Amino acid sequence: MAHHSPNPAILVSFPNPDEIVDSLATFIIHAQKEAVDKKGRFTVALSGGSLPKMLRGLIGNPAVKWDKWQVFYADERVVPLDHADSNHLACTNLLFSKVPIPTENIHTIDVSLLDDLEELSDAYEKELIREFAQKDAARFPVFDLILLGMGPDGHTASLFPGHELLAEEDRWIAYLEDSPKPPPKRITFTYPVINHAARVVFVAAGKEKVEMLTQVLDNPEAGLPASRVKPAYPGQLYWFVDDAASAAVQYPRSPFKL
Ligand SMILES: O=C1O[C@H](COP(=O)(O)O)[C@@H](O)[C@H](O)[C@H]1O
Repeated sequence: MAHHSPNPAILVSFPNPDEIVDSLATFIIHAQKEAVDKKGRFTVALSGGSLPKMLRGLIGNPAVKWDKWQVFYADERVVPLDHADSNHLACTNLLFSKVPIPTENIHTIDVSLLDDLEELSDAYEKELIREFAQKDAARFPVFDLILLGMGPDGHTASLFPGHELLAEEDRWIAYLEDSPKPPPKRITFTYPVINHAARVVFVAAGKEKVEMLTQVLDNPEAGLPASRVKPAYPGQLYWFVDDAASAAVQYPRSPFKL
């Protein structure tokens, strides 16, 4: 069997965050159309932090088929769903409360299990298995799209520099109780899940990201968590950033295209 190395990342730098928002919406709708035409559903994973507000270009857009979306969280903080730290709350406030998505299409953590991280992460893994395993019969789920952010320390989802979870090869969902960024208790997609997706998009904007973005793209050998995102062929990784974040980056930029 021919062995393909991962496709190189495509870096697109936009003049400002509003232009990221518009192109990201166009990109997501294109990915949705391709997935829905092929299999009648669109599986997408979202992040918290600065990502949810970058999805505002989807609001009011008639091309979005919300009833076809199956939404998971690439990571989630182990807190009640109405807690200020919840990634689901951020996505709800900034997106889901403003669009007609059926609530059963949004896969949240089971809040009856907040006191038992192992059970909670197993239950979330089962939630993914229900969506993917029978239909795709694959070892790992193949998300149509995973949207990620990059923290100022180079973390992504809840995969932090130097953490033992960076080496996880088996589980789909892992938990941690020692996140260096509060809150400490979280669950996260593992690399095998992220790196089996059809498309992964990092979204990063602002001059606060410039050093870390330069490090992650120009010095991937350092092995920061965001540099370890390398979707297996034929998957494709994209970076949608603004010129403030990419100001010092040497990695070649590409024009935005679908
Ligand atoms: O803690 C988290 O941080 C990352 C990055 O956040 P950002 O505000 O720097 O974009 C985020 O992607 C992740 O979902 C979240 O739990």
